[in-house]
Order: sequence, then C-alpha cells, then structure tokens
Amino acid sequence: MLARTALRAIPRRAFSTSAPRQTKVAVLGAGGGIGQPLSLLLKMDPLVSSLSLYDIRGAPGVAADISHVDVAGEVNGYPADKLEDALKGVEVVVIPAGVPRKPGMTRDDLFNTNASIVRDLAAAVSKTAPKAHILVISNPVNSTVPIVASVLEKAGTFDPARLFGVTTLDVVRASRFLSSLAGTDPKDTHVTVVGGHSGVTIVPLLSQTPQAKSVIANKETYEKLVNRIQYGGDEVVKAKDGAGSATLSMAFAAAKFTNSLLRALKGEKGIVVPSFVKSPLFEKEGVEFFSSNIELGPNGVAKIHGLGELSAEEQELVKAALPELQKNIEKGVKFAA
Ligand SMILES: NC(=O)C1=CN([C@@H]2O[C@H](COP(=O)(O)OP(=O)(O)OC[C@H]3O[C@@H](n4cnc5c(N)ncnc54)[C@H](O)[C@@H]3O)[C@@H](O)[C@H]2O)C=CC1
Ligand SMILES: O=C([O-])CC(=O)C(=O)O
Repeated sequence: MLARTALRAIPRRAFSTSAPRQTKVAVLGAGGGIGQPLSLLLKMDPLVSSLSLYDIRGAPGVAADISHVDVAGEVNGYPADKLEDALKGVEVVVIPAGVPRKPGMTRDDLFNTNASIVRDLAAAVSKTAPKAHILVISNPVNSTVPIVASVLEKAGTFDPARLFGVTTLDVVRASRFLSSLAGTDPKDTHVTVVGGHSGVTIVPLLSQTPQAKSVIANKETYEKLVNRIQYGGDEVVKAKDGAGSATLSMAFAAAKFTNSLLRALKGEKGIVVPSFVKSPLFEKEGVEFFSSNIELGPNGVAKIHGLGELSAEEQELVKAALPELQKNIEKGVKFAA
C-alpha cells in the first residue's frame, strides 16, 4: 500500500500546477522515440485534460498503452489517415515528427526529409486548429519553425505569439553540465541559452548565472563547457551509434516547456523561459527568428526579453551565431514559398 501511494505521488511532484486539468494537447509523431515518452509525461501533467496522439505509424497502440496509467485525463490515438480528427478542439500541438540524426550527420542534413513533414502537419493544424499553440521539436528547428510560420502566414492564420521552437533541451543540458562542474544542484542552477538549436547557433549566457562564476573564470574550462552545450546532441547521437538521437531527455525537456506554457495559458504570472520565436531582437541583421527569454502569458508569447548584459566572449558567440541562423531561416522560408 505504501509503495502504491509513493508511486501516485510522482506525477504530482513532477509538474507544477495550481489549476485543475483542462487543456487538450496533441502530439504529432507520438509513436516515435521522443513521442512515446513525451506522451507519457504529458499524460502525467495535471494540466492536460485530453491527449490526442497521432503518427503515421503506431499511435493507437501508444494511446491504448498510456491510457491504462492511473491518472485522470483522456487519451486517444489516431492512425495515419485521421490527422484532422486528431486535431479537433486541440489548444496545444507538440510536433516531434520526423527523422533523427545518425552519426556523421548535421541537423541540417535532416532538412530534405523533415521540411515537408513539418510543412504538411502545419497546414493541417492551420486548417483544423488555427488557434492552437504550436511547439516544434522536429529538426532542424532553425528551419522548421520558419517553415511553420510561412505555411500559417500563407493561410492567414499566423500569430507569432503562438509558435515556439523547443530549445529547452539546450537549457536542460546547460544546467546539468554546469552543475556537474560547479558542484551545484541543477534545480537551482539556471542558464539562459539563446540563439538557435544547432552547433554555433546555441549560445549559453553563462556570465548571467551566479553559480558559473568560478567555472568560467578558467578560460579552458569555460570553452570546453560552451562546446559541450553546443554539441551535446552529438554526444548522444554518437553513444546511440546509429539508433537515433536524444529521445528521453528531449521528452523531459518538451514536457517541461509544455507545462510552462500550460501554466501561463491558465493565468500564472512570471513564467520566463527561452524559446525560438519570431523575434525583433536581430531583425535588422536579417535574423527574423531567435531564441531568448520569453515571458509566457494567457495568449502565448507575452514579452520577448533582450539578451541582457553579455561578456566579451558571449558577444562573439552571438556574432558567430547570426550568419548561420540567417542561412537556416532563409532555407526554411524559401522551401515553404
Ligand atoms: N528540438 C530538439 O531539441 C530535438 C529535436 N529532435 C528531433 O525530433 C525529431 C524526432 O526524433 P525521434 O523521436 O528520435 O525520431 P523517431 O524516428 O524515433 O520518431 C519520429 C516519429 O515521427 C513519425 N512521423 C514521420 N512522419 C510523420 C508524419 N508525416 N506525421 C506524423 N508522424 C510522422 C514517425 O512515424 C516516427 O514515429 C527528429 O527530427 C529529431 O532530430 C531530437 C532531439 C532534440
Ligand atoms: O542532436 C540531435 O540531432 C538531436 C537534437 O537536436 C539534440 O539532441 O539536441
């Protein structure tokens, strides 16, 4: 009896909430390496009242499986030809559909396959759930988010406050990697990561984290840490040795970001997290999407924060990120046109 009570306590502690379950969330790509654990974590989020799981393969099975978990909330699975049904009445759509990397590939190498997957899913969301908040996980995020924006723009349904590239895994990694060096608890070690989601476009602002002070004082340690945060994805791709990329830590990160958004949608104030959104910060430099701290509100993006004070090294990192970001964004926009 004691063990059962302890198990029941896990979902309550894993997610923050002050309101009852009330939001319908869809996962597109729910049968995949990220989709399955993400769907389970969302089922355990008290703010999710109904889960709609869609994939071209296997979603009804995943839904049947997850629906046996003894927490409240409905779960439905939809096969390949039922995308519209899956999206009916949905307020938040999370998209992890698409192929992952193998060793030796860059995220941009996924473009040829994933661009059209994301484009077609965005068109379906625009048609059936035009007011939904869209959270894009599929890589290359620097290009897939602009693709979604372009598709919605053409359809007349684009609201920049409701489109997010999920870069939370970079934030999670930065916190974890820094904590292991600084001997701190990741729970209290927050790192703002800005830019985009690949290699040099990932820019951790470690100078703004008090716990990083002694770690970044050593140039070699600092450079190694920045590199590890920028190429953390490669570590997992290499270790999985052809079996894909990060799935479990990504599912964790996406569930965390989704929970932040759901809390803000329900009226909780003061939720500020990084996300890759349509942003004015570097528009003049020709970079229309950028990840920085975003204040979330009842309609999605409430305020886009600036970068704050940067060290000389961070200024250089941002400078190096911009041309690559611009290229990735343009590629997405051109594809969608
Ligand atoms: N944003 C981020 O930080 C991260 C992004 N990713 C990206 O997430 C994506 C998914 O990765 P995994 O789950 O490991 O791949 P996976 O191959 O295990 O799963 C992808 C799923 O998408 C489904 N799918 C393909 N086309 C679809 C369509 N048109 N509609 C619905 N579902 C479709 C597949 O059937 C499969 O079940 C990849 O592009 C990967 O690079 C991965 C880790 C981190
Ligand atoms: O590295 C990859 O391809 C998957 C990914 O985006 C990450 O783990 O950050």
